[in-house]
Amino acid sequence: MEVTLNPTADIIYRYFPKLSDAQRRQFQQLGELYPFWNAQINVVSRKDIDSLYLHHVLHSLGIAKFINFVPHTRILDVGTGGGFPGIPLAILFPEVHFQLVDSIGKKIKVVREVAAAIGLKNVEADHIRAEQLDEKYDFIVSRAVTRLVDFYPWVSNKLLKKDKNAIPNGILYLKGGNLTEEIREARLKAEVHPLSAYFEEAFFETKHLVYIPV
Ligand SMILES: C[S@@+](CC[C@H](N)C(=O)[O-])C[C@H]1O[C@@H](n2cnc3c(N)ncnc32)[C@H](O)[C@@H]1O
Repeated sequence: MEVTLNPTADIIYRYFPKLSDAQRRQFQQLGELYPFWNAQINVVSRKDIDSLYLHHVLHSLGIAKFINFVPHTRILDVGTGGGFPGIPLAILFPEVHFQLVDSIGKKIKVVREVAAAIGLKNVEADHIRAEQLDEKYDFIVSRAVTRLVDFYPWVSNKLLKKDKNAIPNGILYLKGGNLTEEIREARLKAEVHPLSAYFEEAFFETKHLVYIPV
């Protein structure tokens, strides 16, 4: 299946101009790999695949506009699907370790194939439910998995490091919908950051990053 991507990877370079040649190559490769794999295993809505760079890659990188992950930190991506936001973030932060998990095995197959094809050494992908994890992470990232009231108990106290001397740890959740209501319902102390502050495309007008510090 031939897919013409619009916009192209250039939109990533516009907002992240300091990428190395290797990183640019990796972002470029996503534009062939995702349409190829998505035709076999649905990880991105089929009608959305031609907006891969804007709706999925750049959206995932909204987290990187908000926070700069320090080398050697450990990040967990819960419900990564085909690798969002984990894969774009792993390209951007090659010295940070990313564990990407999903409860559907065939989606994890796509993540592994894409990570291997672009030579990502800092990504581990596991077919496991979030509730079954028992390691500790500096940050948990996630996009569009479920309501915060359901999501938060899977991850909060159990999976996040609590080191008072370290940089603040927490959850970084890319989410649409009525966030005020969701945050109230989950009884969370959360900050909501509009992604339109970082990106000028109309797509981001309704997109937010929820930061829940621990
Ligand atoms: C709407 S998709 C979003 C996928 C990806 N984060 C993205 O933005 O493209 C939600 C994903 O969460 C996964 N998921 C749902 N509940 C989960 C759980 N308890 N543990 C791990 N993954 C889960 C689903 O299998 C699905 O792939």
